[in-house]
Amino acid sequence: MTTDLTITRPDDMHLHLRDGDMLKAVTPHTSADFGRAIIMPNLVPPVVHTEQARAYRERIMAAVPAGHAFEPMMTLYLTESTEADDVIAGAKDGLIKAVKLYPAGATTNSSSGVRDVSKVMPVLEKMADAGLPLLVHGEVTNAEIDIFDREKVFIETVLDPLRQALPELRVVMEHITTKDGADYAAAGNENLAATITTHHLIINRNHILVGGIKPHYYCLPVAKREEHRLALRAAAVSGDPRFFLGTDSAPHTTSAKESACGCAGIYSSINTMSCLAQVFEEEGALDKLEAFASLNGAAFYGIQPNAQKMRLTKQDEPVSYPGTVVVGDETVTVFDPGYPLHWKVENLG
Ligand SMILES: NC(=O)N[C@@H](CC(=O)O)C(=O)O
Ligand SMILES: [Zn+2]
Ligand SMILES: [Zn+2]
Repeated sequence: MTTDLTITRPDDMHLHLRDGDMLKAVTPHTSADFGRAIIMPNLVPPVVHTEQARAYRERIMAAVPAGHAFEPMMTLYLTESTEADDVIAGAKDGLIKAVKLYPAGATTNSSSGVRDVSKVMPVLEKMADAGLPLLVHGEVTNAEIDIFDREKVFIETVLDPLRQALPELRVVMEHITTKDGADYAAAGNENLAATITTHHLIINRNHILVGGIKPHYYCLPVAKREEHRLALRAAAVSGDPRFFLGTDSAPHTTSAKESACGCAGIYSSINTMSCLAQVFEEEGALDKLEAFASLNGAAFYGIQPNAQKMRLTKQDEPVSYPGTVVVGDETVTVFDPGYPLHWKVENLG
């Protein structure tokens, strides 16, 4: 039984750092354990222009503690008035690593998102030419579509037609939550990949709803049935290069989540690597953790794996991590996997 594992320092290919006090509070948790992260642009107002991304990157770097080797990989928020020239110039400059498509109204801070994909085709065509990835929050927003079906319907009615119209476009299906998503990604070519979150490997929809409503397990896309969680686990531990870690760690204040209309998002940056080691151990696949967390994402984005290493050691005593993080007068509640974690994380040089 493996109890000691050293892997390449991981990357988080889907992360929300927010801004202001929240940014200052949460960034050190990511920069401690991750070499790079794809930074989501859904601030208020969203990061839509290259110059906004440049300024945001500087605010992030100012929040990284001395001694942490961390590189934020910036993205732009696609709107129906995005100018292709700005996006491509940002990408050529090396600052912009991807563009994020939020269907308008699908998730937190997505009201400026895209209503009609045909309106952004000129931008997507230029991105395809430049090899710049499109990251998709893959849910339709039609009121008549059940929220548990929104990912599957998005794949059928938006994603697949888009990929057929523009096969050269590189696409990441962000935070997949269904067997349908995993199967579609696995059937794709080298232009398609999918991120999987930590929490969707651990919780199913019962965790949200059985025994009282649990707002800290509510995120979008919402966790699905157990069969979907098992399909996501199989994809994550498969070693298939199309699947890699994007925690979707998405901090909201505890009060904003424990509300009559609670926000969507789960904060997992602090304990993600301990959680993942436990998941991969349960699956008898600790040898695949490095591919999922440290190698596959870098390969998709065309960057070298991090030079540093992370050591994971299984100990008898549960590891301790804070249940909440203080942000100003508020707190952020940390993801509770529902059981003690036994894998200790050490960042090596
Ligand atoms: N995942 C979430 O539930 N929330 C994210 C937005 C997103 O990634 O869809 C957030 O910004 O809070
Ligand atoms: Zn999303
Ligand atoms: Zn997200």
